[in-house]
Amino acid sequence: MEDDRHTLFRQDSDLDLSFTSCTTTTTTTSARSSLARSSLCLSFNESTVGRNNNNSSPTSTAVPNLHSRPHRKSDPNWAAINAATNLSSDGTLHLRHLKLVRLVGSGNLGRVFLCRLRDYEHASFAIKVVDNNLLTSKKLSHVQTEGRILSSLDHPFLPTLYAHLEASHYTCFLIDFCPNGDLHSLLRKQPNYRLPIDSVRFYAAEVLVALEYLHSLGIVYRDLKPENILIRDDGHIMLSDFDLCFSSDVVPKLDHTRSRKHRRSRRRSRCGCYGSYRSAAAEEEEMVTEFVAEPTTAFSKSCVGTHEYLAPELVNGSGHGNGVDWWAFGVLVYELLYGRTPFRGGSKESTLRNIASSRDVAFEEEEDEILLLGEIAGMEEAKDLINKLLVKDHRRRLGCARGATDIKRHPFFDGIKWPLIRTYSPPELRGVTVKRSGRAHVSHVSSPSKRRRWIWKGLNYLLMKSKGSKRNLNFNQNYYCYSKHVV
Ligand SMILES: Nc1ncnc2c1ncn2[C@@H]1O[C@H](COP(=O)(O)OP(=O)(O)OP(=O)(O)O)[C@@H](O)[C@H]1O
Repeated sequence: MEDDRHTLFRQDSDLDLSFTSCTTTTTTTSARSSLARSSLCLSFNESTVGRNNNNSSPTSTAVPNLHSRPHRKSDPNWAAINAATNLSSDGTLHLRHLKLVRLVGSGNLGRVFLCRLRDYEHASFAIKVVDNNLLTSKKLSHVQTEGRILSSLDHPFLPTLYAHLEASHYTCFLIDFCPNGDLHSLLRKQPNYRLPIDSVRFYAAEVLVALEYLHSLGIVYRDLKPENILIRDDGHIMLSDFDLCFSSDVVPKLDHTRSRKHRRSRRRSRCGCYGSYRSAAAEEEEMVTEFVAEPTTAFSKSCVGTHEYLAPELVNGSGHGNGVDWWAFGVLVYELLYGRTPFRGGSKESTLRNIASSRDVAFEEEEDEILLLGEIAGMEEAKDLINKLLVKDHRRRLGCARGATDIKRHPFFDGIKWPLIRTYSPPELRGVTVKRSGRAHVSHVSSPSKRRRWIWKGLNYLLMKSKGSKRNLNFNQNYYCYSKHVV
């Protein structure tokens, strides 16, 4: 991007997408690093289509009225989009309303740019631009899948599709811009490519909630990896890249299960020479009713994903379902903790052999010591979680039967108040600049020893909220409404 001006699109009346690379920007996005692992998609008889697409009339597909939903009403991005479309002669958003600022990344399907609305500079967006003429029919179907999935999402840890534009042979998706880059680049900036365990817990919990939402819509993601986890300006995550997803039916149900509950009882016991009261933990069983919406009947035979993250059933080609995401979730937690994936071999083939073999996941004890330098709290729980997720037989894998509901209960996530997850303050890590919005944050998801502090902050927040504190009503409106409905 040496030149001042670049022209991306063929010039016609609606395609004025020239942009200046010297436009002021203080953001620090890094394009995907060259070490990023690309997704694979095995298919046969691919052919390139659409070289001479004559459909040059630009169209803007109205995205389902997300902005009219109560929790979107005061979203500044929607306000800017609404203002721009209200002024547009035909009431829709066009490419001419957008000003490209700079390229932020590129992938298999297209390129992603930071862009702004011409008359509303304060609102930043990312636009994913796909040149349909360069794609095979298989990849074009992935673009369609991505558009379809994006238009169905409405979740704080997933992108909002502000507009889907078709212009000439380009398909463009206008989504949220994430200035902190992706988790893979972030890992590369940390000592030994590893995150402290509290940060692992924070990102894993947010990814889990995003996957839970996708699965409840019947969507199996199939491409979980740090490269596809972007960091928003507020430090929270946004899962991206939905071209490899597949959809299936899901039947939500209320599950009644027995759960062991720890009860602290106070009983008199002889303790030392003072015969004082002592608390004793007692366990009792209780019936709990839980909402479960997991696409357990999802089934696909195509082999897609990223080598190091492929589940054994994907490698074997025997057909797979929802379980591939829970396997990949285990690989992700491992990679964030250890700086490498658990089955990685010297080549892609040996990685696949390791995954398909009966070899269990291995943890190197000496690495634990180097790893946490005293921050051992939570490490045993993390390993146990990984062991339960990286079970080669998907029928016995944690999450496969009841989805995130079971994973959220694992001791690694003990103490997390799931409905409040959006208020936890993100970890302060090298390479992340978090925009503080005056929002009430709960100290980030921490190990049991540090947990008391954020529980108090959470309580404080609830108390202030119930008193109708103005300060709280001013923070990110997306969250306020989100939590208001969930809590
Ligand atoms: N919303 C966003 N905000 C900031 N950067 C983004 C955004 N979306 C994508 N990027 C950057 O652009 C890169 C490519 O985007 P994306 O993965 O969506 O493209 P793709 O063509 O689908 O790639 P893939 O090869 O993974 O299928 C990402 O790695 C990321 O660095």
